[in-house]
Amino acid sequence: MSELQQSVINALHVKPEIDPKEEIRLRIDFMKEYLQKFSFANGFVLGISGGQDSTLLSKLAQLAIDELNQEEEGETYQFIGVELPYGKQGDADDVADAIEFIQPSKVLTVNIKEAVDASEKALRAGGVVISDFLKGNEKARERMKAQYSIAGVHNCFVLGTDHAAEAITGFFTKHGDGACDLAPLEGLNKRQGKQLLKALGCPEHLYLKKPTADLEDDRPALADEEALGVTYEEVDDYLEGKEISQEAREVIEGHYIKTMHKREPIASIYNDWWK
Ligand SMILES: Nc1ncnc2c1ncn2[C@@H]1O[C@H](COP(=O)(O)OP(=O)(O)OC[C@H]2O[C@@H]([n+]3cccc(C(=O)O)c3)[C@H](O)[C@@H]2O)[C@@H](O)[C@H]1O
Ligand SMILES: Nc1ncnc2c1ncn2[C@@H]1O[C@H](COP(=O)(O)OP(=O)(O)OP(=O)(O)O)[C@@H](O)[C@H]1O
Ligand SMILES: [Mg+2]
Repeated sequence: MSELQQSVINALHVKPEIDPKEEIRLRIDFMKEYLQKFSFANGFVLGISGGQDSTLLSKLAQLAIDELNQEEEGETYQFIGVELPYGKQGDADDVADAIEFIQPSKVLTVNIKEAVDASEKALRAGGVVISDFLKGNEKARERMKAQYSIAGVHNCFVLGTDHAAEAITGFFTKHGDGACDLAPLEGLNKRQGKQLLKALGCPEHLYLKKPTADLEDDRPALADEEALGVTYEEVDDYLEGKEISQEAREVIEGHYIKTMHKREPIASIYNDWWK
């Protein structure tokens, strides 16, 4: 293994093998402990997209909430799952199936289309025309805004689904889906996330479907693997310290280096990661 591969694995805390039950417990306990430490807060908020990551984290969050309510013999704590479609969502059936599996304390729906379109229009009026790609980032940031407003109203924390297979390529919108209060999935790669969902009894189609950011109007449900130019199998192997093709390694390491600014503290005169 190269020095870079080893340092990436260390930085992202990936284990070559996991015990799914142990990982589930570790992450539920983290969320419970955090809520108990900051006792003004009484729950979590997360967007439910119908994809693998939000299904996993929402389920873990709901289990944490259920345990806390049971232990304290009350109904103080809640998990708020949020449907955040842009107009009509292509995989709305998967969102419904995910909600059925998660059984959130509360489900809210905020359609982000009007806000995103208004933002695009206001920029245009100011002489700034954004591409469809940049509009995709606006969708991710609008979802972040909605989740923080909901968290503010309900005294909750915003969860983030960032995990090692996403962090390594920086495949998230800075201050969009990358913004959160807690990131309980850190350290897991994509196939380990699947293992956890399987252990939790999740319907297979929710974790076997192709991961997609689904942010672009012109390329709906574009597969992450197509956008990244590398497969999650390759990314996961790399993160587990395995040998992969030279071509895939170069793509992954290229993304990693280019997106360093998304994983490090904001550049200032008091840090030097950027030098
Ligand atoms: N070296 C540097 N130091 C400090 N800041 C730097 C920088 N390079 C760029 N930047 C800043 O970062 C900005 C670019 O970053 P950002 O705005 O995030 O945008 P960018 O990384 O260009 O795009 C986000 C990517 O993440 C994907 N994504 C987004 C959301 C969700 C998901 C998903 O899987 O669900 C995937 C999306 O499809 C797209 O490929 C630049 O405009 C600049 O402001
Ligand atoms: N349409 C949506 N409705 C609600 N939340 C969304 C939506 N799209 C994205 N999100 C939020 O943004 C996060 C990042 O999206 P991402 O695509 O990485 O994860 P995912 O959809 O849960 O899983 P997958 O990677 O398998 O597609 C999601 O976990 C979810 O919390
Ligand atoms: Mg998705």
